[in-house]
Amino acid sequence: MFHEPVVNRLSYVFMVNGINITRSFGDLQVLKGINIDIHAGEILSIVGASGAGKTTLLQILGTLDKPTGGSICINGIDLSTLNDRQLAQFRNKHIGFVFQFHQLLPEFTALENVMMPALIAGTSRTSAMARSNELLGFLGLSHRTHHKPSQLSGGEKQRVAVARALINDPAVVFADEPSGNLDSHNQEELQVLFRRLREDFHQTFVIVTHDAHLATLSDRVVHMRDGLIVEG
Ligand SMILES: Nc1ncnc2c1ncn2[C@@H]1O[C@H](COP(=O)(O)OP(=O)(O)OP(=O)(O)O)[C@@H](O)[C@H]1O
Repeated sequence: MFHEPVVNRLSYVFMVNGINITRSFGDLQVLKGINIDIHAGEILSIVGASGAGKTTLLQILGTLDKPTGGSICINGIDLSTLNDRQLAQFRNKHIGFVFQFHQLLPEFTALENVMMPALIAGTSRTSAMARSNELLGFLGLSHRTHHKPSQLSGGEKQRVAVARALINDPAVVFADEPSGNLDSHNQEELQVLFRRLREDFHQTFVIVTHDAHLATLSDRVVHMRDGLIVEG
């Protein structure tokens, strides 16, 4: 089981706390010293021109990539103190992801896709199924639980991906262009959904988006340019 080794008390004020994050790929410095604090229950959007470093930052904050320099605390845990196995456990338990392309497993039903991270975290099958059904119901998908991704619409698939991201009650959900592949009706639904989840469950979201409307519905918008936060 994952034991939380180092707790940074100061960072409890923030759900996510990044200090002077840098990331280079060879000679290319993509992140040039990012300082970012994200509060519990906040919906934060990250916007900026293509190539500004938004996805790179999201991947690093989400523990999918490691920074070249700087430090990150999530939910009071300093990520640099975790080895790879602990990091993977931490990610599964405390972080949810929603991507532009939902990345559901095609051979499993909606219900099974949502249950998966809970089963990996060691939750019993009965509890995982109960919670998955509850979430799918909350997202208006009770009638689609036994469908496979290929039998679902784009908006439904994305809502299943949101349910999967929420199954372990994560500290924070990172979403990379979550509405990028949806039509305007489903984009609107997703925006409403994020706000409901924030209001009903105090869920924290960090969203990279080109969708100006989604950004304006956030509590805060952070603008990136050329590897730096220039506003927000
Ligand atoms: N693995 C990598 N190796 C080399 N360069 C990379 C790698 N990942 C990203 N980059 C470069 O880092 C820069 C920032 O990329 P990133 O995907 O973070 O930008 P972005 O702001 O999310 O852009 P977009 O809005 O187009 O998705 C780009 O110049 C990109 O080519």
